[in-house]
Amino acid sequence: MTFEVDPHPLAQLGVVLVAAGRGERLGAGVPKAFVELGGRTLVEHCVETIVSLHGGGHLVIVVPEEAAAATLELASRLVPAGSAWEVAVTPGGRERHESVRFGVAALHETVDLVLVHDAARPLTPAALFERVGAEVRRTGASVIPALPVVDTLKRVSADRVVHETVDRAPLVAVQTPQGFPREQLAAAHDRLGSAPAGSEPTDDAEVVQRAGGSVRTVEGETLAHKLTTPGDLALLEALLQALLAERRLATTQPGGDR
Ligand SMILES: Nc1ccn([C@@H]2O[C@H](COP(=O)(O)OP(=O)(O)OP(=O)(O)O)[C@@H](O)[C@H]2O)c(=O)n1
Ligand SMILES: C[C@](O)(CO)[C@H](O)COP(=O)(O)O
Repeated sequence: MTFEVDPHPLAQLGVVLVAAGRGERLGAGVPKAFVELGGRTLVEHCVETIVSLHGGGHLVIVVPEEAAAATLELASRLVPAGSAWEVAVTPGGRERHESVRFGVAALHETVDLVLVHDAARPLTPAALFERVGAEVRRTGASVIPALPVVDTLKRVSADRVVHETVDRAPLVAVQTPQGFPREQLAAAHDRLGSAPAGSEPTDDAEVVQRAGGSVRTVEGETLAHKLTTPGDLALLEALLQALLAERRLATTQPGGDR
């Protein structure tokens, strides 16, 4: 009899949920992670999904300092009784990469696999967290979700004149959660330090690549759409209504989840 040995036995899951941004492009008057979608904040949507992941883990939510106490209370209420999830909250930094670094530092020492997720992607399904985590475990590499680019791409100048069409075949749009062996992610963020203004990395895959690491992709999800501008809010509301209708239908079907 032969046994398959997992070459990368990353066992202890940690999730860093970054929610400390100001949401300037949305302009809602409150930090974006605390905007409501269908009566619940973006942070609540994300926490609910994360604490539903099998096996449990350590969730660190990174928020503006003044929101820390309220967020911890809110999030703790969402952890089901008897769950193997533990929740903590830590203050964020001025840039996203700083918030991630603080979040990773706040994870329990035993955590060896980290998923970094934007609170700004509130409808991201649990299946995407599982897919990214499974690929990190399978390969021992850093893994990000990606979707093909569907629009024709043009390079334009500041005065809006089109210069050329860009080949989209090798391009993808990337999402979160992004998954990493903890050592690789922490070392890459330590090496980055405070990037000079204007050259800040916009995702963690770039932080890892700047440190010389390689990154793989898995299929992303339309539902992982990011709330960036007011138009995204309308789109996410519509997606949420469609999801809720689908769930209602599933519970009323014969043999459905009653
Ligand atoms: N200093 C920062 C900046 C961003 N984020 C988080 O990173 C995610 C993605 O960032 P983005 O969509 O750019 O959010 P904001 O920075 O809030 O938006 P804006 O750039 O429009 O101000 C969000 O969940 C945001 O809360 C963070 O934790 N800390
Ligand atoms: C991390 C991210 O969501 C991946 O697409 C994205 O890079 C965040 O970028 P933003 O410009 O800070 O919104």
